[in-house]
Amino acid sequence: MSAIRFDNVLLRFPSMARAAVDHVSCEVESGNLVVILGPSGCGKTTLLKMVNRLYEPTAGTIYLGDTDIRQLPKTRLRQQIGYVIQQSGLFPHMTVAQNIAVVPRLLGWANPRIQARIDELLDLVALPPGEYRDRYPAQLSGGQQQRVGLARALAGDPQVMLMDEPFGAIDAITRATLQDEILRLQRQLKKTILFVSHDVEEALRLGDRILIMKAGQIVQYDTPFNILTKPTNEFVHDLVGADDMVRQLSLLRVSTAMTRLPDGYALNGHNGHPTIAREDSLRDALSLILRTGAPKLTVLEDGSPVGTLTLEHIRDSASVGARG
Ligand SMILES: Nc1ncnc2c1ncn2[C@@H]1O[C@H](COP(=O)(O)OP(=O)(O)OP(=O)(O)O)[C@@H](O)[C@H]1O
Repeated sequence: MSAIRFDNVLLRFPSMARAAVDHVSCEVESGNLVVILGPSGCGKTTLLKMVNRLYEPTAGTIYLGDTDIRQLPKTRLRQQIGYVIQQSGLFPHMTVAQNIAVVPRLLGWANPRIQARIDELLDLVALPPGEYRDRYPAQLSGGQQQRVGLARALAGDPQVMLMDEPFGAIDAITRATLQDEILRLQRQLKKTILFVSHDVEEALRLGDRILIMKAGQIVQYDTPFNILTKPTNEFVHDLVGADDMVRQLSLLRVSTAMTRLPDGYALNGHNGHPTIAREDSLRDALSLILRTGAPKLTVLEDGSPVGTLTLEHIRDSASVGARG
């Protein structure tokens, strides 16, 4: 079932000649992380801000589950949606703990529950509570501030998260670490996430699906695998650099190309095949196959076999998108 649905959504700012978001229709499945990708000014942030009603569409309807979001009071809607923005948006005069407690307090939770939640969330985002609880935002690095911003957005346990270039102002190394954390958290929490980015590699790495926009419209909405291997037009092809095979392999996760094992299917001792994690890249998989000479890899998720991967899988994914 879809968690968020855009039905013919249009937003025209009075000062603009064209619509900022132009007849967008799409569905985001529950538990999926969808990256909204596209050049500056294409309408990514505007689309996101309509979901928590920071902007109202000029026409069209947005549904959260089955509910038209206009039927929900804004405060209640926003309590159901976590929101993370680029500069963390933490309240500077509040400690880390107080920042995280904002939504639970609004929800009227009892104090012991709030305190336990703060510790739980700080552990979740890998900031030991003993060390970080009582610090002020100015006493944190940019990456740590984003982690607290994420913890704060998760505090009321919303099913939907909106993330607007959350790692945009973070250096490349910390950014990669935070991306890993998001993938880990997402495996654990299975939220529905809309994630704005203008970074192609981030989108390919994080997205279950990628929604590519240009001038307010959707150009392609598909899995990273299909975006790279079957770009709908030149714009998408050039945006994602679909010609570069080695790059493709290093950006695509094993899970995008593997054959899934049927549910409940037990592999006996991995059948002797070398193993690889589903989050690893196809490039890692290729080097493992070449190094070991194995015909097949067993793909693991949290230590359990979930799929198999062969050279053919990798060859298919690398060759479809390349032209000439
Ligand atoms: N409050 C506003 N009033 C008028 N025009 C706006 C407003 N907000 C955004 N726009 C315009 O709408 C268009 C889409 O803006 P938006 O911020 O959604 O783009 P974006 O894809 O998120 O860009 P970026 O990657 O640069 O953040 C732009 O042309 C922008 O100038």
